[in-house]
Amino acid sequence: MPLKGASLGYRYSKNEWLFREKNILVEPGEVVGLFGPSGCGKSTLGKLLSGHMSTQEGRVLIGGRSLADRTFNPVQLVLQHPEHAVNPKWRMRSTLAEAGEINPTLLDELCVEQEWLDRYPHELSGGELQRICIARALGRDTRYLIADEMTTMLDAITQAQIWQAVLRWAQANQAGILVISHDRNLLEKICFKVEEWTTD
Ligand SMILES: Nc1ncnc2c1ncn2[C@@H]1O[C@H](COP(=O)(O)OP(=O)(O)OP(=O)(O)O)[C@@H](O)[C@H]1O
Repeated sequence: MPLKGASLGYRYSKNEWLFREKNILVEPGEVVGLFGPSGCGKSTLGKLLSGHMSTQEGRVLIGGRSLADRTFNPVQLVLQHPEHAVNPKWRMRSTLAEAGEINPTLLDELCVEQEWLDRYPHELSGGELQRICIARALGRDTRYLIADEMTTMLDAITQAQIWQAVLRWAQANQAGILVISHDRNLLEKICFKVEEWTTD
């Protein structure tokens, strides 16, 4: 069941079209990079593919069916700033529970300490919070991850640790990943192929 963005077009209010006729394909188990100049629309595309924003032109399909036809969202989006993605009034255990049952091995591989789960978001570092957001995104029903500058704010060791765990999860579950990043080294290291965003 590939994730397909077909002939996508998007414009913010009455602005010019940011892009039109944009196509993207991620196959199960595939890691695809997306590289392009700042402001070209990569994050917007990520939000369309994950159903965080509605399409204006074109369609997002998984195995030929639209995201809206499903009871769960199999395409999870993780952004750069985890503090915007969690409820500040919830302890991490409740945040994590949003994804249903989480595989304890995954938490171990992401180096999430049990003690963090009793804390509130402001009691964790950005990197610790991001690991929990990633664990939440990799729930049982997730088929695709859109990683939009997901590890940009982290040090090199943490970044490597996280990607190792995420790539292992993807391989074990035959899940696909779209990696949006300005870090060409990272993309070349982890992706099967890198799509260059071209403004036609
Ligand atoms: N909510 C919004 N309202 C109006 N314009 C927006 C909105 N969100 C983004 N934009 C504009 O749309 C364009 C594309 O933004 P987007 O975040 O998708 O680009 P990007 O390629 O991910 O950029 P970067 O690499 O800098 O993160 C930018 O010019 C941005 O200013």
